[in-house]
Amino acid sequence: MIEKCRALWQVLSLKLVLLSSLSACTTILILHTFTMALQLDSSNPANLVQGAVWFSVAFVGFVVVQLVFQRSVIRLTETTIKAVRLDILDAVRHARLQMIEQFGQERILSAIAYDANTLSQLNQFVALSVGHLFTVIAALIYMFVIAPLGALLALGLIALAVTAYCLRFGRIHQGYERAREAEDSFFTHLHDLLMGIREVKQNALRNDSLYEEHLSRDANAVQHNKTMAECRFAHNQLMLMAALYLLAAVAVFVAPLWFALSPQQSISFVIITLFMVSPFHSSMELFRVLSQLQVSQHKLAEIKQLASEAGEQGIASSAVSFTQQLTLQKLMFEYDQGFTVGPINLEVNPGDIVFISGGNGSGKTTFMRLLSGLYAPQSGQVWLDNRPLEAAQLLAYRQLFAGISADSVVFANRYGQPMGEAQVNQWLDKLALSDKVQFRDGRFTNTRLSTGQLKRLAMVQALMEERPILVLDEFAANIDPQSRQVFYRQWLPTLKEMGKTLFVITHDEAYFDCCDSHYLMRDGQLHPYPVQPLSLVKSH
Ligand SMILES: Nc1ncnc2c1ncn2[C@@H]1O[C@H](COP(=O)(O)OP(=O)(O)OP(=O)(O)O)[C@@H](O)[C@H]1O
Repeated sequence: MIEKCRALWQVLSLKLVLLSSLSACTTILILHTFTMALQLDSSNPANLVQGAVWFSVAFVGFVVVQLVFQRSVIRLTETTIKAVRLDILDAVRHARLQMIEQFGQERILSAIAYDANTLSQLNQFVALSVGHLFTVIAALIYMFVIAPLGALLALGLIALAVTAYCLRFGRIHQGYERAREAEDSFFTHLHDLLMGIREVKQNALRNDSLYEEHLSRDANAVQHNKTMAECRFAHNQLMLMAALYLLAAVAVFVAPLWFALSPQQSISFVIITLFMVSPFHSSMELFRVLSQLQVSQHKLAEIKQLASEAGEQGIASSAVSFTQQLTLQKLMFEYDQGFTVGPINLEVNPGDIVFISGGNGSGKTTFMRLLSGLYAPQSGQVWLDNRPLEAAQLLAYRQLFAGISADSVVFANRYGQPMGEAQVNQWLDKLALSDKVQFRDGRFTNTRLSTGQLKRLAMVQALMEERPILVLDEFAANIDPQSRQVFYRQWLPTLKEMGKTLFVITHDEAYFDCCDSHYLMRDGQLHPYPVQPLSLVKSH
């Protein structure tokens, strides 16, 4: 219950609570004008005028308060969804790469697509239900004034019904929790379907298994658990409404036998009781809504924690310079699963071309991520121009690098990259892409290209970043022999002439002569590799 109150407090504002109470007061005032009018002598016009004036005041107050209340609720709903989405995305962009890899894209997607929506819609319900709860409380107080004995009876019955409600509620909450877990699993398989759509379409067995054994199973689990929870909830609601109707029946059919209520009291009591049915029904929605809120808040809290525990400190614009030397000293990184890269010792000068070779799984990509600051080292030291790099400078250090890997994404949008439009188009021309794609209004006009063309476009994108160091992870794989030769014999020397420092993962023995230094990665350790000086590189 404490958890539920906390969840409630997180989504309600003082303004909404005040508006809910005001709304309840105006509603009760309207009720009061009716019950009073029924008890006064209706043949006296003065009574009717007085009653009508009170009703008008209460009615105008009700309409004004409702208008403000509804607007506030709508604003709260829309503000919440925006804030929750942006909060998640901000947490994700600041979390460490390794944490995001472990957490999984699909869980992030389900939080944005499901929990943020749920939370915002439920906020609206919570605000409305709290408004109705206030109305019920005000009606009960009013009932105590009009017919204290009947009010006591009503309170007893309501207490009984609410207790029974709470006792059954554990199962309902469990249903929502299970449905949410199934939703996570559904998003995992949806992610597989969308990311691997070619592999899925290619293979009928995989296609059927993914759909029938996983996606359908998850969808069924969501449906089953939600239906179960909603049905139990609907039974509870029915129980409550039945209790209130029984109460009215007692007032009409039983109380007169005991002379417990006068006829006027009976009429007022029945009016108030029937009036309470709808707000009471709606206020009990709070239980259901809070239960779902808790489940979604819990999921969102996991993502927020991801960022707070593993959030990156530092300012991207803080100054780090690489004009003389980049030195890695005993740099180490280890995955939780146990693979270790390092200790790495390396010295590189601006304009160097460094080749890295090595077998599959030897740690080349991991090393490149460590080198370019995407992974934070667990120990060791990076030196830039003979100055030690501090942990808070990691983000700024990362801005020295631009990278291309096998799974690089080429964005159509420039997303803040500084290079001017004319220069980007010159690069497209130099890389023989200008007949396929141009750069206009901050966007590439086309990104639907062949694998080799996309690689060249990825190179343009990396150059647009205007970074001093380029990290190329098997760039020359999947490109034709002629383009490969152009890459090694023309592009690399050109980039070197431009002052770029290049780290290139390569298996192309025919071009092993195109570098200043060459290393072999084996079991996470970097070893020198025999290498020829760049002066011997033939130019074509
Ligand atoms: N995100 C990760 N989490 C945990 N372990 C990982 C992760 N990425 C890679 N590894 C492990 O680290 C080891 C080195 O992988 P890495 O990708 O660095 O090798 P590689 O030399 O680039 O291989 P390849 O030539 O096949 O691309 C592998 O054993 C792999 O299982």
